[in-house]
Amino acid sequence: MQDQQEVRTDHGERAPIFSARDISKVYTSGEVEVKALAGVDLDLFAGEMVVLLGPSGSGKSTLLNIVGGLDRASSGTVRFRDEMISDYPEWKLTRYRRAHVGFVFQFYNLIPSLTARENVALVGAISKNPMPPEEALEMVGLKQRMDHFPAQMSGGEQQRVAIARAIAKRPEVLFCDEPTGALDSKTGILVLEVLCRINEELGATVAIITHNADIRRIAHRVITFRDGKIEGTEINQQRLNPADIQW
Ligand SMILES: Nc1ncnc2c1ncn2[C@@H]1O[C@H](COP(=O)(O)OP(=O)(O)OP(=O)(O)O)[C@@H](O)[C@H]1O
Repeated sequence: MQDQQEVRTDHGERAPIFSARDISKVYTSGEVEVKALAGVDLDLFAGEMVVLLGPSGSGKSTLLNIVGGLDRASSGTVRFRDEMISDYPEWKLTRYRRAHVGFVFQFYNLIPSLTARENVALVGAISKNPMPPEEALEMVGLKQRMDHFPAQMSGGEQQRVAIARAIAKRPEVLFCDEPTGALDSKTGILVLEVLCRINEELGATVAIITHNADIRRIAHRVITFRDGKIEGTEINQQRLNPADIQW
């Protein structure tokens, strides 16, 4: 088993909310098998900000998709609090994802014919206790742009709408796969500032997948991947604000 270090976040909580054990994932297409993950253990703690680093193809997205309930492992277990979600049937996994997990991807996947407010409001329709869209958009600094359509916004603004949509259901965890991958550094920093704010003010666990090693400085904890395995975990004794990272 790989070394899993505990981290004390600003919220002082120490219990892992996720525990994945011995996760392997093999993709098969025709006669070709790709081993995306080879026996990975991962703990994610309540209220922490984690950066997952590693070269392309090292298994970062595959692991977060499995922990987030978007995909299933070939073997291994995933526990969310007291629930073994890797045993869940499909309908229960969907319910878990809907209630607890927010996703942010490199491309924003907004509906072009809806305004920012309407894009965020869609989530309200499938959540138990959603944030009003206005509150979610205010949190990402877009209160003034609520009635604008995606085409009227920059890439960074569209990404912030996508983040507002992800947080509107008040998720306990936000999984972000290359959230700044399509953005220039100045805009990317604004997006990272929003993610830090969500971590601090909502207490949500935030996990960010990136290729950009400079982003590691904003995390409580950095997990490095190589060839389908976790190569190492380090705790940042001194975190940086996104505006202070060199990029
Ligand atoms: N649906 C799929 N079918 C077949 N192979 C896949 C599939 N998804 C991922 N893979 C393979 O699994 C391996 C791990 O991919 P994954 O996307 O998890 O890596 P990653 O570290 O997130 O890479 P990147 O940073 O480029 O997104 C790669 O070799 C990839 O080609």
